[in-house]
Amino acid sequence: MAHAIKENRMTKLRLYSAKACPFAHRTRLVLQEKAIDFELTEVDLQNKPRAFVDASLYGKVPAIEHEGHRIWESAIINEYLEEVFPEPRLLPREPGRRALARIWIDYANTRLVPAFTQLLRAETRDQEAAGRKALGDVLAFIEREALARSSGQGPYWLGAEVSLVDVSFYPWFERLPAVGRLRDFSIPAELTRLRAWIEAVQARPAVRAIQNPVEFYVERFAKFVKPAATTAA
Ligand SMILES: N[C@@H](CCC(=O)N[C@@H](CS)C(=O)NCC(=O)O)C(=O)O
Repeated sequence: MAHAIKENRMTKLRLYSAKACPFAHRTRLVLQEKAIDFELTEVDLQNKPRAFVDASLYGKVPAIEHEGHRIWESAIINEYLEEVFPEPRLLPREPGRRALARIWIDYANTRLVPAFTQLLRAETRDQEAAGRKALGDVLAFIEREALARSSGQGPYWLGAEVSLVDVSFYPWFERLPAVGRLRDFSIPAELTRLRAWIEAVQARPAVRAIQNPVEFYVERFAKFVKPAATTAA
């Protein structure tokens, strides 16, 4: 069901974002899922505007301004949006399940993102192999410990309902085919639940509305990804 645009707040929320940034993508997805009206400032990260530097203490996207608050860090922004715009709900009601959701969001930040970056930024063949192994291990862990356990309860990370967990992981999976092309990596065929999860998330109108094609990411990554040299540096 489409949700009415919520404009009853005094000032429109402002989002500082960058199209290629997976962290900003997380917040775009929450705004989309909750149909929150907002003004978008697309930030050139090589030439950051003053208003953005004032809004984000770390100088990183995403950052938001809302009702006199300046908030940065994607996971924190998303929880703020969940509290201020509670419908539709993106965190479970029950405290134990909410804790589990936060554990997985932390896993995305502390395990998936570093493994993904390790592979993307590899400079030697050895580093590339280590990156492939690290990312493969993370994906196998997700299949085994998250998706296999909620399987049968629904297509999403926590089961029947889409949540901040799906939103926190998905941006890296939208970019994975591009990394695959540049780094010869693909999701192993036996990770069937992971593949089904990606399909389920990608079928959501909120996700499709702001999806970028694989070529967009290949072009962006190719600017800084160096082909791995044959021998270790
Ligand atoms: N932990 C941050 C990471 C945000 C982040 O790394 N953003 C990058 C773009 S993807 C950025 O703004 N980099 C600019 C810079 O570091 O100068 C979050 O979750 O929001």
